[in-house]
Amino acid sequence: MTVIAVTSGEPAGIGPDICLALAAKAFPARLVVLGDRGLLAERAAALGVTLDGLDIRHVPLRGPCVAGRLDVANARYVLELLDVALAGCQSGEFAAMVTAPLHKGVINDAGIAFTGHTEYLAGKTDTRRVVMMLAGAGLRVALATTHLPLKDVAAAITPAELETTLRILHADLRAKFGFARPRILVAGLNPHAGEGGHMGREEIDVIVPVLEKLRREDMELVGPLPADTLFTKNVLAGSHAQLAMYHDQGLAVLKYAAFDEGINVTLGLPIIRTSVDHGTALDLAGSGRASPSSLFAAVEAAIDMARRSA
Ligand SMILES: NC(=O)c1ccc[n+]([C@@H]2O[C@H](COP(=O)([O-])OP(=O)(O)OC[C@H]3O[C@@H](n4cnc5c(N)ncnc54)[C@H](O)[C@@H]3O)[C@@H](O)[C@H]2O)c1
Ligand SMILES: N[C@H](C(=O)O)[C@H](O)COP(=O)(O)O
Repeated sequence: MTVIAVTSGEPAGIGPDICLALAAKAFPARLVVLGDRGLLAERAAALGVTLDGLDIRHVPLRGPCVAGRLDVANARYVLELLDVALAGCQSGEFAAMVTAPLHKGVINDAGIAFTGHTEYLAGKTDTRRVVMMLAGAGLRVALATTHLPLKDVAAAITPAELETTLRILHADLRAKFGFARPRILVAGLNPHAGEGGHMGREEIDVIVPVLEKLRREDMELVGPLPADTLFTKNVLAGSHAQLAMYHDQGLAVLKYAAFDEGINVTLGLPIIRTSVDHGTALDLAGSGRASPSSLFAAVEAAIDMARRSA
């Protein structure tokens, strides 16, 4: 049977709450929830649910935990959940890992440089380049750059990086999603995709040459398109994925359209990793108001991908 690891994430956030909800739903796989058993039992009591039916791999907290209150003492615990899941994926114990949200800020406050699961897992698997993609409501929004300050975005979009991003996206749309000939829409960086060079030259100097090169390899790439209209119905028609140049150019649209049912997938990794499309929602931890739908969708997507790659 397919076995999937689910990391319960930041203990003060809604990760434990939504993991508890997994017990009430049937999945065509065995799910192993990684987390502190006492924490999960405490949260279950607060929510009026039981641990029955939840397969828990105990990883001990490093410090006490109060719902809604971050504590740097548990930063190492959060990373240990990832390490245990990753080791299980690498050994073959797990077919995939699904991650509940963690809090990037508190991990950095603990003195550990950290930008996200995506970059962490790339580093831990010695993968030079991965691609973040969020999917939901029929969209598959991949990002040319991820967690970096806006002022650094333009410099990070080099021909080599963009080419690699498109190659990974194209390959994984085929391998992990089963699209034989993916049609990818590519956004420009600047307003109106640069307005012919009058509002920025990245389209002319970087994006167009990369698209032309890859089209010669028969990739179906459309763009660079003005990002403000890329996500309109007519432009989207027939596309399998959309490449945004930076985090909020693509994810604001995706989360508007699909928050609560969207998933996050790391493309280009040697293992399968999916995640929720939301954060730690500290305001909702222990309240019973956190929706587990995105986690359910992430688990289902991981199972699908595991089957496809088996
Ligand atoms: N996959 C991840 O690990 C992941 C993803 C996104 C953000 N984050 C991190 O989460 C932290 C908080 O981020 P944020 O405040 O920007 O975003 P957030 O998603 O935690 O919260 C945004 C809003 O959405 C609500 N919300 C979030 N998830 C919900 C759910 N499942 N059900 C109902 N309502 C929900 C919250 O209450 C809040 O009002 C940050 O440290 C961020 O980096 C982690
Ligand atoms: N960029 C993601 C989002 O906004 O949903 C999120 O921060 C999670 O990223 P990682 O999967 O790299 O932690």
